[in-house]
Amino acid sequence: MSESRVRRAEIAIEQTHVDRVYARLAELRAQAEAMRARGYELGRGAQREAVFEQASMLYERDMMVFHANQTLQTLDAEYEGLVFGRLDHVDSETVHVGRLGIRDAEFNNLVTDWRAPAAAAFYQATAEEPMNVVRRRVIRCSGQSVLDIDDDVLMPEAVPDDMNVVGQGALMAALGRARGEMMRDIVATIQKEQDEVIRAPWRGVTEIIGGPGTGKTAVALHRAAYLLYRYRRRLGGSGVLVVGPSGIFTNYISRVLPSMGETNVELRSLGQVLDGLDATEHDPAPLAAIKGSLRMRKVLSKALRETPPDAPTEMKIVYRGEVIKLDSKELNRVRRKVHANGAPPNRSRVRAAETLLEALADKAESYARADGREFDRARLITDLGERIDFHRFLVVWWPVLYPAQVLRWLGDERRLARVARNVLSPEEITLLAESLRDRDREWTVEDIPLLDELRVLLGPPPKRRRKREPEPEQPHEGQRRPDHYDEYAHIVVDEAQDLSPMQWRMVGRRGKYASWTVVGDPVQSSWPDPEEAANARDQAFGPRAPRRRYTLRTNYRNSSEIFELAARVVSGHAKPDELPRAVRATGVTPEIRRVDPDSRETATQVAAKELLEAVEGTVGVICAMDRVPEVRRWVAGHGDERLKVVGSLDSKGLEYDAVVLVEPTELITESLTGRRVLYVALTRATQKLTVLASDDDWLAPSE
Ligand SMILES: Nc1ncnc2c1ncn2[C@@H]1O[C@H](COP(=O)(O)OP(=O)(O)OP(=O)(O)O)[C@@H](O)[C@H]1O
Repeated sequence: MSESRVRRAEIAIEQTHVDRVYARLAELRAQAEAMRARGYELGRGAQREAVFEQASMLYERDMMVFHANQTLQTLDAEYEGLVFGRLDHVDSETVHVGRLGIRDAEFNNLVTDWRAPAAAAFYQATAEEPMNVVRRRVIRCSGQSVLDIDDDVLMPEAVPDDMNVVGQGALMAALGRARGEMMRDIVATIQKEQDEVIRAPWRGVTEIIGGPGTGKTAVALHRAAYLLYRYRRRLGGSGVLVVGPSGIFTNYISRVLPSMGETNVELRSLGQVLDGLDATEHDPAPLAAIKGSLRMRKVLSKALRETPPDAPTEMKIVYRGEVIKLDSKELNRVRRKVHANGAPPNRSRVRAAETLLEALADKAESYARADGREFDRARLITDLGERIDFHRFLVVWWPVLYPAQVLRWLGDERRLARVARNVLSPEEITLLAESLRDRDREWTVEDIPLLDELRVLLGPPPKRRRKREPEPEQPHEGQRRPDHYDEYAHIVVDEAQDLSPMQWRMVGRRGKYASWTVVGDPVQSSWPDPEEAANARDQAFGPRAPRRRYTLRTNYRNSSEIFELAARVVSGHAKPDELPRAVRATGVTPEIRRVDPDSRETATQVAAKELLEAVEGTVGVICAMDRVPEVRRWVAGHGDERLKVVGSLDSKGLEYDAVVLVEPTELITESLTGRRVLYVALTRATQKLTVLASDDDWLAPSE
C-alpha cells in the first residue's frame, strides 16, 4: 500500500474511535442533565416534608446538583481535539489519551485523561526507556474530525506485522505551525523534560528556569491543570492564581487552561493583583526602580503616621462653660501616642478617641488645679465621649484612610521629604513626588504594590452597617472561591525574574499557605537589583518551603537562525550554558535593514506588509515603549487583524510568526537593563525577523 493510503486507513481507524467517544460524551451529557433535573425535583419535594427529612433531602439535592453541574461544566468545555494521542503497548493493549477521561457504559476506558498515571508513558517513554510502549501516536483533530496522525516507534523490535507506522515528527509539525492570537495548549506534544516539571510534587516551590521559547509558560500552565486534576480537593476551594507580566500576556494565555477544561484558575497581570484596579501603564525605569524597592515600605509606614493634610490643627471644646483647647503640638503628641501602639490606623479609632479624651482630661485637670477647683476626671471623659461635637472632631482628625489617598499625599514634596528622609535621595524624592502629584494620572503598574502595601498597613475601613437581607436560596454550583478572599492554594508566577521586591510582597501576601510554581529566565531580567528581589521572593515563599528547580534547555519557539542573532546581542550578559538550544532550522536568516530616521515610517510599513504576505499567522511590530503610539499610526492603514504593535516591555512572553523590530538601540537605552530587553524582543518570532536600525550600536559586542 502507498504511504498515503496507509495514512488514510489509519486516520479512518482513529476516526471510528473518536466518533465513539463523542457519542458517549453526548450520552453522559444527557445523564448529567437528567440528574440535575432530578436534583431540583427533590428540592421541591423537600419543602413539604418534616424538618429532618427536609434537611437530608436538601443536602442530597445540593450534592446531586453540584455533581451534575461539575460534570456538565467539564463536558461542555471547548476542547480543541478531545482525543489527541494513543499508546500501543507491547501486550497489545491500547490507550487513547485525551483532555478528559471518558469510560463507556461498561466502565472500559475510551479516553484516559492526559494527567492520569496511565497516560504518563505518553510523555515519558523514550526509545531508551520505552516503558512497554511500541508505538506512540499523536492524533490531530479539528472538532470531531481526525485530520492527521503522526507516529513514533519506541520498540522497533516489537512492532507486530499488522501495525502501521505513519509520518514522523509531531513536535516539529506543531512548532512549524502558524501562530494565532492566543497561545495553544501543548498536551499532544509535551516533551519528557517538560513532563517531569508538570508532574513534580505539589508542595513547596517549583522553579522553572529556562531561556526564551523553552516552553516555561506552557509548562507552568499545564502544571496548574495537572495539579488541579490530581489534588482537586486541596486546590479546588481556594483556587489557583496565575500572575503574568501584562494584560496583553494574560489575554494571550487565557485560552490554554479552559481548553483543558480547567476554569477554576484566576489569571491576573501585575497591574490587576489588587482587586478593583487594572493598571496597564508603566513608569519610566528610574521611577519604577524607586517604587519597586523595599525602601518604600519605610516611606509608606511613616507616611500614614503623618497628620492628614485636611485634619484640624487645633481642638476647642466647651465643657461646663469652660473652653478646653489642644494646640497642634499637643494634638501631634496624642497622634504619636496612638500610633506607638503599632495597630493599623483604621483599627485605632477607638484608641484615638480614648487617648484624645485623656489629653482633654489632662488639660482640664491642669486648669482646675490652677484655679484650685475640684475635678472629676471620669465624669469629664464619659460626658465628652458621648458628645456629638467630640465625634465630629474625631472623624476629621482621625479619618478613615484609604490607600489611594495616602499615596497621593506623597505628591506633596515637602511631606514626602519629611517621611523619606535618610531613605530616599533628594533626587529620588523629587522624581517620586512629581509622579504622585498629578491627581488625574491613572495608577501605574508600579503603583499597585504600593497601594496594596498601604491597604495592609492601614487596615480595613470599618464596615458600614447595612440591614441584612436574607440570602436568596440557591443550590451551590460547585466549589467557588469566597468573594474578596485573597489567598490562593497554588500560585504560578510567570516572568518572575522581573518582579520587584514590592511586587513580591504583594504576590506573597496572596499565598501565605500556598505552594508555588515560579517561572523565569534570569537572562531576561529587567529588575536592576536582583539580590533585593531574591530576598523578597524568599520571604514570599516562606523560609521552610521545600524547593526544586528545573532547567529547560530547548528553545521550541525560534528558528535557530533567529536565535543566533539574539544570542549574539546578549552574549556579554549571559553565560553560554544559560542560553537554550534552538532545534528548528528554517534556512531563513533574519534581515537587518539600515534605515535613516526619515524613512523609518515607510520602512516599517514595507517590512510589515512583506511579512504579512510571507506568513500565515501573526506579525508583531516591536518598538521602544515611547514609540508605540507613533508606530501604531504608521501601520494603521494595513487593516489586518494579524498585525499587532507592541512595546518592548509588553512583548514579554508573547510570540508571533514574524516580527519587525524598529530601532533596536532605543530598546537598550530606554531600560535599566538594556540589552536584556532587546534580547526578549529578538526572541519573539517563530519564523521571520526583520530589524530596522539607523545605527549599529545594538550589534556591538556588549561590555
Ligand atoms: N512540547 C511542545 N510542543 C509543542 N509546542 C511547544 C512545546 N513546548 C513549547 N512549545 C511552544 O513553544 C513556544 C514557546 O513556549 P513558551 O511561550 O511557553 O516559552 P517560554 O519559555 O515561556 O518563553 P519566553 O520566556 O520567551 O516567554 C510556544 O508556542 C509553545 O506552544
